[in-house]
This record gives sequence, structure tokens and C-alpha cells, in this order.
Amino acid sequence: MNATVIQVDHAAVGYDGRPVLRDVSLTVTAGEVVAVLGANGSGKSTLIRAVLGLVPLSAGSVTLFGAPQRRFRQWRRIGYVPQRLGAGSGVPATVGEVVASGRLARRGVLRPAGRADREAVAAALRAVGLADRVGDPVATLSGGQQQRTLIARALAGEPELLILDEPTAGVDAESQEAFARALRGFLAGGGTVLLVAHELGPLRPLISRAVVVHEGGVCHDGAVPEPAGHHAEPDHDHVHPHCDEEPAGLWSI
Ligand SMILES: Nc1ncnc2c1ncn2[C@@H]1O[C@H](COP(=O)(O)OP(=O)(O)OP(=O)(O)O)[C@@H](O)[C@H]1O
Repeated sequence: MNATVIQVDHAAVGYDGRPVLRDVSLTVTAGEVVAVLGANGSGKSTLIRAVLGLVPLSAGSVTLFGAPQRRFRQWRRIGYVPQRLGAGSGVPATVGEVVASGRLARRGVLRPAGRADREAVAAALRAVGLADRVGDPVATLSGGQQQRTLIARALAGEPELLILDEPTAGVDAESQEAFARALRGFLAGGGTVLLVAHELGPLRPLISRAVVVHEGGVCHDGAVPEPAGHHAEPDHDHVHPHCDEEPAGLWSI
């Protein structure tokens, strides 16, 4: 059996005392691609922030690579792509600089970039199809290309686990395909993925398991729900996860 990469046991999270997640348990093993699905505001981002220790648990526990999260120090084993940078973040950095920043945790800020760093940055840019944009300011890229830049930054750190918050939301078809290709390469190298998604699109065949969050709890953990009803056309791949005990219709996401 593959090693456990993420284990969440009976976790509860709240903001300012308001509960958002309650009694959530989740296991991700090496080589899996687990998609977290659910309606807006159901707590998907909160769940992955809790896995990363970016929000504290009010109950339960998180284990990363077999270590209790509060004692875990090997953060370079994890690449994180947060939800989209707001438009006009004002960052004048070039694509190459942003991707190179993904090497910092590996090389230490004070050591100059070496050949391995440069090669990792070049490989990550090729993986997302942006090698020809290396010198361009990030602000001049489309939203989808900016998202690919953030994915390349995470890949450049050569992580074992990628955690992605809606990597394809509002991203054009070309960027979605580029992302699916990059993910395939990452998986072929033995990587593990936890991602939040609304539309699976070209990612669908890569997903090994879906976890559906509803009203702060996990109501489904298993096969990827099929697109339903009039959304079933091939070009419309919204996911409509249902839970047995819930009436249909509550689930549109
Ligand atoms: N930093 C915060 N402070 C206070 N409340 C928050 C914070 N972040 C999220 N929330 C609230 O927690 C709930 C869950 O939010 P979360 O972002 O986890 O949902 P989500 O499922 O990822 O939603 P979406 O699909 O819209 O991204 C929402 O009601 C949200 O308003």
C-alpha cells in the first residue's frame, strides 16, 4: 500500500468562532489526485488551508508525510498554488522571476541560483507551455497564463505534493490543456495532488478520487461524480456532485 501523504482526522475549523468545517476526515496517499468539490462557500479552500496550517484547527488533527502538522518542517516537499492573484496585483516581476521564486525554499535565500535551480525553472516553464514568455512582466499575461505561472512556480520547487486551489477556474481551454499536461508529467514523476476544482474539464481523467464538501462536512468520498442532466454535453463539464441524503438541485456548482 502507498504511503499516506495527508491525513486529516476529525478536523474542525472556524473563523472568529464561527464554525466552517466540522468533523472532517480525509486521507490522501502517494500517487493519488484527489479533487475537493462542493458549492461556493462550503469550505473547500478552508479545508486545504487547514491542511497547510494556514488556518488553525479548533479540533482534530492533520498529519503530513507521517508527521503531525505542528512538527512538520519539510515544507519544500509541498507546492501550493493559492486561488488566483487578484487582477492588478501591482507586481512588476517577470514570469521568470516569479517561477524562480519557487526555488527559494530549496536553495535558501542567501545562496545564489545554481545550475540545478536554472534547470528546474526552465523545466517548469516548459511544463506549463510558457518558456517563450520568461522575460515578460506577469501583468502582461492573461489570467490563465498568470495561473500557469503560479503552477510553474510550485513545480519549480520540485515538490512531492501539489496543493492547488481552483487551478483552472476561469482559465481558457489552452491553459487548461497545458495544466493537464503539466500535471500528467508531475504524476509520472511520482507526485501526489490535492486540488479544489469547479470544472474538471481536461483534468477529469487524471482525478483518482473526489471528496465533496457540503455545509462544512464531507458528504462523499469516492468516484468522481458524473456531469448531470443538460450539462452532460462534452463541452460542458461542470461537476454536479450529489449526496444520497440530499435532494437534487442543492449541488449545482
Ligand atoms: N479569512 C476568513 N475570515 C472569515 N471567514 C472566512 C474566511 N475565509 C473564508 N471564510 C468563510 O468561510 C466559509 C467557507 O469559505 P471557503 O473559502 O472555504 O469556501 P469555498 O468552498 O472554498 O468557496 P468558493 O467555492 O467560493 O471558493 C465562507 O462562508 C466564507 O465566507
